[in-house]
Amino acid sequence: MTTTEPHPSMGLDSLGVSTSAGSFSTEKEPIRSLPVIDFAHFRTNKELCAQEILQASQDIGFFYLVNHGISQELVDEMFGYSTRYYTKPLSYKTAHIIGRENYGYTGLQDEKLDLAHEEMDMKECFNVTKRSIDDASTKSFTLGDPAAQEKVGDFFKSLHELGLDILRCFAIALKIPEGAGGQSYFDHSHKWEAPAFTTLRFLHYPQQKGDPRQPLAGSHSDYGTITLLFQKDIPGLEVQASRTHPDVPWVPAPVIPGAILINIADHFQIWTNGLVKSTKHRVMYNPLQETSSRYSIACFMNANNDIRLEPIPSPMITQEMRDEAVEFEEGRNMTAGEYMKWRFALTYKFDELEKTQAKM
Ligand SMILES: O=C(O)CCC(=O)C(=O)O
Ligand SMILES: [Fe+2]
Repeated sequence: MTTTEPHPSMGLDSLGVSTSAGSFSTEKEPIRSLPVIDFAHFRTNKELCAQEILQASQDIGFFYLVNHGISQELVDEMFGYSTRYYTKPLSYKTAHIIGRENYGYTGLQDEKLDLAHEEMDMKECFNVTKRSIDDASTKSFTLGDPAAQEKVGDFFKSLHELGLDILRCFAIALKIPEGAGGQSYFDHSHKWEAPAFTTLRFLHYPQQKGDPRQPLAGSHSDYGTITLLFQKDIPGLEVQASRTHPDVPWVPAPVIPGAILINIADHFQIWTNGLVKSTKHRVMYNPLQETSSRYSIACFMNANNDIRLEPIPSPMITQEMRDEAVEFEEGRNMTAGEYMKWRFALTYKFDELEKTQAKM
């Protein structure tokens, strides 16, 4: 495992972030950069790869993955579809506006990721879910090109497969007993065929004049199991190294060409009584956006809707940890699907979106 400083093409000034020293722990050095993990080890030394992934997830909950097997050509094609789609007028995009099932389009200022923040997010998004891959909304995203629509589906499935391999690493490192499924433990709770809010999201932060101190996507944790994120050209993503000390410095998550940024999300944090961290992150305005759009693609991997948020059977996850992690108790009574619906309802103004849809 190595760690990365921000990519040389982007100065810290242009990121608009503070890198001043500060620590969220008195015992540990402050984290100033995110680890990079070589996933080629998954084939040659699974145990090592699993340990690296767990360590990064315990420390900061974010890591870059290189040699992950997703072809760059395919990723570039996906960004190409996204760029093409976002040139369309608003009336084209709002024909498939997002609903409670979480697929379709959300416009600028439709979503607020940071509930404590006054402003709405300055991004627009298009979501594809497992059940919407073949439908009219995804057809509109690919501008009616059937080959492109199929490719989006294939890309989504290959990210799900990669996500399962990453979860197999967690199962190994967390020493899930053979009797409970061993390294395949998470396969059962993350079945491609099962109903779940697993989502492929194409994000666009349009060219705009902004303030480097203002987020374009507010501070939030992701809701599901893990997120796989592709960034392109323009930096801005930042990660907060501690969930318990809100005043620690933000760590930049620069664009590393060819790497996928992985992060732990809420369900996983709850299943492990907080052993792995669902870390807050945000996207800040970058001056490069005065002349260019920022694009990113996120795959939110979620558990099957009926999976409960109870601790997983690992000897490393103890009752004592559960007793300390009282803030997760609210989630414990929910299934993964219920938790997602609860978080979506807080994030979107569904009533207003439904009124817009009704007027169409
Ligand atoms: O656009 C990005 O780089 C990150 C977006 C994000 O964190 C999210 O949609 O949950
Ligand atoms: Fe996020």
